[in-house]
Amino acid sequence: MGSSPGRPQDQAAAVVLGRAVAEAGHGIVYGGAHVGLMGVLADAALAAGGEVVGVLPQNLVEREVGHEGLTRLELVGTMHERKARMVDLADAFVALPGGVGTLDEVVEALSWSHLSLHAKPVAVYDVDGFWQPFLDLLGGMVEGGYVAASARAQLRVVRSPAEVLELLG
Ligand SMILES: CC(C)=CCNc1ncnc2c1ncn2[C@@H]1O[C@H](COP(=O)(O)O)[C@@H](O)[C@H]1O
Repeated sequence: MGSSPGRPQDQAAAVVLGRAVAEAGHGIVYGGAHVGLMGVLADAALAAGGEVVGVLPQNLVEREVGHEGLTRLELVGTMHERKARMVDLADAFVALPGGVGTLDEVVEALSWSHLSLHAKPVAVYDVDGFWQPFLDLLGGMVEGGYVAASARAQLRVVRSPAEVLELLG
């Protein structure tokens, strides 16, 4: 999810999702910053009594974006280490709307799933059609023979907290 606040409807969705995940007793693993949509979701989960673990590279701590109210903040050396650690800690990956960093994270989670480097669910959380252009691109890749239909099917599209909780079984 974005390090920018994004659209009002995305912020509203992040609040509802963060609260619902916490109330269902699940923890959240995320990038560890207090800024943007990621901070909105972390705050909502914490306010509902949830466990929220952040994974943040040292250089971002120095730029004072670290969230100081988390259950745990893990510091790592690089962005690569951060993503690998988040993959280790998480049981499922859910991408809310965001920018290039968010796109990078969801594509890596999907690509690693295709390579059987993990077998955890990967989903985009579609708020008001935000992810449709990405889904269209993937559709074109399947039509072009670059992505197997079975691999495309590993990306789920969810639109509600209930669907996120279903991913977690
Ligand atoms: C000073 C400074 C660089 C500000 C804050 N910027 C950030 N702080 C924390 N995580 C970030 C930041 N920018 C990108 N990310 C990482 O990339 C993702 C979001 O990037 P984006 O906003 O979608 O592209 C987040 O999940 C996070 O893992």
